[in-house]
Amino acid sequence: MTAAHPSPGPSPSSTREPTVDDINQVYRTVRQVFNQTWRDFYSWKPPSTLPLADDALLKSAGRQDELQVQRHEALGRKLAAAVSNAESITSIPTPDSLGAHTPAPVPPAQHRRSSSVTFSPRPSTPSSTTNPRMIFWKRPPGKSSKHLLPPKPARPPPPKEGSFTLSLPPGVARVPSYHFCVGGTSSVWKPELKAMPFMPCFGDDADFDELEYSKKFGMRRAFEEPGRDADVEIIMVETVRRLKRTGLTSSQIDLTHVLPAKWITISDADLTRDLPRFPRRPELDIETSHARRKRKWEPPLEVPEEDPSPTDNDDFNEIDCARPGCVRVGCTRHSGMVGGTFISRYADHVHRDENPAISRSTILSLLYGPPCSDQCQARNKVGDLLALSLTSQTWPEAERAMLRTLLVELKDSGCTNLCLLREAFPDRTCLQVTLEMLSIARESDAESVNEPTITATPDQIVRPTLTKSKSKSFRIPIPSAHHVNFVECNHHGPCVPGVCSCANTDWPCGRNCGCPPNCMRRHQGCQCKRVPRYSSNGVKRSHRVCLPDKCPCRMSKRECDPELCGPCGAAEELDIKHRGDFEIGRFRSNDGKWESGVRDTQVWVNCSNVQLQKANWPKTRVGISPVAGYGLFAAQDIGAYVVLGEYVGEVISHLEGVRRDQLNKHIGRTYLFALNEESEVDAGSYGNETRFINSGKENEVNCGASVVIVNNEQRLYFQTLRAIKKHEEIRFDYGPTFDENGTDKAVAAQKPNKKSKR
Ligand SMILES: C[S@@+](CC[C@H](N)C(=O)[O-])C[C@H]1O[C@@H](n2cnc3c(N)ncnc32)[C@H](O)[C@@H]1O
Repeated sequence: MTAAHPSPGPSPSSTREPTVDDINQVYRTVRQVFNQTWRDFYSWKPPSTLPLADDALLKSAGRQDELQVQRHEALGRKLAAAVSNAESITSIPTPDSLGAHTPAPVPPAQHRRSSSVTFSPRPSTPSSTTNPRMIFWKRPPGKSSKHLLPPKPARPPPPKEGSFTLSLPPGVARVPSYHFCVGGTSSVWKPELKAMPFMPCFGDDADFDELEYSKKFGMRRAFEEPGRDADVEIIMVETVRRLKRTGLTSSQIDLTHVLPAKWITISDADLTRDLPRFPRRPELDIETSHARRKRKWEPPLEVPEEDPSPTDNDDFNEIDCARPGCVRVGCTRHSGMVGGTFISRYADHVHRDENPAISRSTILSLLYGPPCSDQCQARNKVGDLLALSLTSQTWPEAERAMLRTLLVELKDSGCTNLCLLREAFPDRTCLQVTLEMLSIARESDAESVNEPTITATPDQIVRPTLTKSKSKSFRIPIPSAHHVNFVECNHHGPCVPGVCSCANTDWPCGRNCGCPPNCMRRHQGCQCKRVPRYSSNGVKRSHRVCLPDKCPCRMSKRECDPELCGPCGAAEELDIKHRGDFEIGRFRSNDGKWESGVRDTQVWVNCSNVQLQKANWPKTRVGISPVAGYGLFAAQDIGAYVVLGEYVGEVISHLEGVRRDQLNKHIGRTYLFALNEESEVDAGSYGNETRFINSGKENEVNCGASVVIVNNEQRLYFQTLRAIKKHEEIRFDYGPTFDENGTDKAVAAQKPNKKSKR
């Protein structure tokens, strides 16, 4: 990792005017150093990957393992001793008794983020508690513990009952916290208005249109996103440090416009103290390399919050709103009074909660009113309307123009009540107005109503068919798991292909779509029934509810919707009412003591098709992997076909994924996961522990990945393919396109496993 040594720029003390050559020379220097620093940054790898990255280092791998094991055993003994010492102290000293200026104990942290965590003995901790911060890893196969471990010193005496014990199995290694990845429990939608946020590698890519890029970002060669990005800042600070060594001044550097605009703030305002150091050259000797990276912990600096511009605010709301199915009041993306979305979702919900006796259909009729007349469009089926519109007589041009204007106004006001249109045409029926509207849409007046035209012929019209018995069992074919994104529809008139974004892509309308709640294309949920957990004679039943071959939701690879699938107990299983409550119960009136209540799940067998919404995963740990870098390990025995977790990250377009791949080549690792034909999930800077699952082939594979639809949104999840033992590394097949250099993204299995318990 050597820094470039370009020729220095013109001397700042020089009095002559800089020539064009001088300016070009400065530009070349800044650019060269910036690119070199960028490369240096990403050529760094965590020490654990060294044995795999370089054959010459393979020999030292055993010794590194040994050292790590020794360090952790020593740490374990130290902690155990500290705990037993703490136990012998009868009164715990208070800060006051220690003096006002006694600092709080600070642990020997490896990284500033974890530095603020203090370890304190917890006297009430039950025995045999393992340190939750400890992370385990599995030995490379074929190496016995005798081979790796140094002779063990005599074991300390068994701890007294009730004391805090650290059970450190052989081969324990603490993994440093993984920097620069924001933890998340759900995927976030990344706004891409400002795609290409940071592109210092422009020189590497011959196809890259540098001028076009620069124009887009105010002639800056590197653009930055709002907010602080540690990687970018570390690289900028190091670049400036290297450039200043060549004799360039700040203003000369800035004139080149090569660095992101923010560099001056970062570099001059001493925000650098907050940043982790620019990584040094990796050392063979793990001890010295660790020692070098140690630095004194200081509390982070206060960074003043910037006033967000209106655009940033919009972006924030987009990011904040992770789900298309969001139900947060005030969310600009979902709750907006657009197209009746708000009314359909909340009013229905509130009515049901407050007046359980009123049925859903009664509420809908209250909200949207009965058909306006005998000749109301609402009396017709969607398919019939479209068919009729193809043969209906065209209106005179003046009336058509007026209807067009009204359609635009109706759309802008967010109203979906088509019957209102009739008021403007007293001589027409509601049905005639709707048919003319469909005819206008078909005849490509897309500009005025801002909608695509209808291209379907009568033969192509999709007529959703209701089964004779109940409208609830009506199902619309759903896309395969690898289809396009779902876009909530919001348009005039019925949901038909050409007008409705859902109908265009075969998705059923969701409960947050702008169409009326009685839309025939709307997903209806299932009618499976939950069962009591115990039979009348007290014997435990072993039923499962919403089985793979019976539940319509499950058969269409959807999770049950607690608002739509009434009787299956999805809402009860998710315990929506009591979410966040520690325990159900009450204070007894006679003695005021807390009495635990009975949870619904103890009495009923509820829906088993809400796993991603429930997010109750088996225990796993991140650890150093013999495969590559870090990996994910089972922290308990896990059965076969158990859902392990959801792959979360930024949901980005395929094109943005291609761009990020360019950068991943420099890092040597990728966290991109194809979600469907249009989108990818990138866990590079936002994700959870599933991003550490390494690839495997054939026998190495013990889990698979699939896509499930939750509230009309595709989500990725992992499921075990066989039973997995504690400490075993979790691995799945990234697919044929993955090469071991890690420059291609993973793809979820095309076909869901038949035996799947989902
Ligand atoms: C999703 S990450 C997995 C976690 C990664 N090992 C880490 O330390 O962050 C995917 C990257 O891990 C590495 N990787 C995963 N499986 C691998 C394998 N079987 N062989 C070599 N590298 C692998 C590649 O660099 C790949 O781009």
